[in-house]
Amino acid sequence: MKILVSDSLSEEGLSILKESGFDVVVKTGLSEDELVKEIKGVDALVIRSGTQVTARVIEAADKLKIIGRAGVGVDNVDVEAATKKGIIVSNTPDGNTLSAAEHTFAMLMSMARNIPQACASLRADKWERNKFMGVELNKKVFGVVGLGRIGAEVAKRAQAFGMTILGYDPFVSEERAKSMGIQLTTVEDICRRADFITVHTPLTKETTNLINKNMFDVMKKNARIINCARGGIINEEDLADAVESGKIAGAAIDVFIKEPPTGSRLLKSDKIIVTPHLGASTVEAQINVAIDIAHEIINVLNGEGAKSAVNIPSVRPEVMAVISPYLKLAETTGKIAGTLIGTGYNKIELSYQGEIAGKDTRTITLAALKGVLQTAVGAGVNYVNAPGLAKSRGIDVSEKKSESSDEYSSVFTLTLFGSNKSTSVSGTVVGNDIKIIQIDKNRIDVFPSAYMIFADHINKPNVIGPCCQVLGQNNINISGMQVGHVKIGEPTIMVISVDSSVPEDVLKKLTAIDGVLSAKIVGI
Ligand SMILES: NC(=O)C1=CN([C@@H]2O[C@H](COP(=O)(O)OP(=O)(O)OC[C@H]3O[C@@H](n4cnc5c(N)ncnc54)[C@H](O)[C@@H]3O)[C@@H](O)[C@H]2O)C=CC1
Ligand SMILES: O=C(O)C(=O)COP(=O)(O)O
Repeated sequence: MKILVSDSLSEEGLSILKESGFDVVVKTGLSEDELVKEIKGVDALVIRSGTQVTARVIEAADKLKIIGRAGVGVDNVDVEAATKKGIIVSNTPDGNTLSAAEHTFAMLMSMARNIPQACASLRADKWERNKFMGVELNKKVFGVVGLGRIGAEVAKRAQAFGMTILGYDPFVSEERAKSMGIQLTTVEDICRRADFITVHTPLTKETTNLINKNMFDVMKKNARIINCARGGIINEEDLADAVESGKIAGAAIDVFIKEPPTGSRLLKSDKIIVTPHLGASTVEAQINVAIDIAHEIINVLNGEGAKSAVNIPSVRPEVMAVISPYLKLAETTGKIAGTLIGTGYNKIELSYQGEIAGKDTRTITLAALKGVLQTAVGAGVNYVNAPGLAKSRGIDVSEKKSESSDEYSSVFTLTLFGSNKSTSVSGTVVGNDIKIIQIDKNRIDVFPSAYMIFADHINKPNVIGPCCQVLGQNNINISGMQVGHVKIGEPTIMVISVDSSVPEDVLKKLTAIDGVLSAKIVGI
């Protein structure tokens, strides 16, 4: 398999990739057109912020399974297009947190004490001590917008400098903010009250232009603002206007809408200090993110789960150990139900009963959707694109949970509903094995095998024998058989485990047997 690394990556990560035995190609500085060509035949793409993975690139990808971002922000990846195509997008959420927080702090202090400007002045043989009068951080109000990993580390450091912290993050509770010593408020209130403001959100629709003219209009004259998150969170033109007109005192900017920001007004003001996207550029952070992404890529290419995907739920290893057999169960029940009902269903209902109801079932739900949809769409369905495929087909997905279960400690039931039909398959986990325990009203007891024939039939003499005969005549070995328990003359289901797939003409011969109503093959 082939891995393309299209931005610079630490040797520590590269060597892990190379040692894995995959074919590793490093090509940096590719244009979109060049990447569109290069992406053909690539199984994994490793990037930083320099590569734009556009919808065109994703469309051109024919084998791509994972886009690995050695860093945090994935705003340079069309995640929606990747998700639709079933491509995992993973990042390395922790590796550069401290470096980005430290760089923010370096920018804060450099700006407060005019260090870059004073350095340039002295180098130009000037001695301008009065020109570079600074301000202290002590007792100042610091507004932190975005209280995730980096925002929290920045706030912690600012507290040590005697600053009062105001924070805004719609996903952080009052309680959590309080435990961090941060007073939660609105962005506007931060802009009104803060002496220093810093943003640490991802760039999203909601955060684009979060700090704009209206916000600059309410800021103090001595306010100073930092962006070490993403270009575009602070509107660049409004910022340039605010600084140039003296509405605010200064800015420190590490990231730009267009990088490099050739010709940007932000590079022209003496009151704005700038760095070329250096937040994560430390030896330590680059080693961390390169190693993290290398392991993620290798795991995914080896068919193991993604640990830090941004487009599928991430599950902690200890939780994965518990739910792992349920993934197999959910996918298998999905395949069986999808095969039995065929087409014409518009609702998938998943029922978790017993202990499993108390676990993180998000990935189990994805496995179930994958199983059902594979029977309709084919092998291209995976955890990443299954929810989108269900939605685009108008299939409603619902879940029921109940922590009580009568017979088994946990039971998983998948039901497909059409306008005038439904099919329901239940199963459980025994040790690490999965067992199908019910199909519609028929109680059975089947440990799934690689191939299973599901035959609806009437419970009467001379049905099972002829079925075995047809299979034997066609050289298909039977490894097990189960029949639903009903009264003679009533319809039920027969599950025949076989060692190989069963061709369509053999299924037709089975269906032709008197008493057999249908015969379908499910491959697990
Ligand atoms: N300059 C650089 O080299 C680096 C920049 N970054 C940037 O910093 C960003 C933050 O990184 P982390 O703290 O690691 O991510 P994180 O995911 O831990 O934190 C982001 C926080 O933003 C919050 N948030 C989301 N939408 C928001 C909104 N509308 N308003 C306010 N808060 C909102 C989230 O709730 C979360 O708490 C990244 O997305 C990346 O763009 C990250 C690393 C290095
Ligand atoms: O991790 C992030 O989000 C960053 O912005 C770091 O970018 P980089 O990997 O240095 O191009």
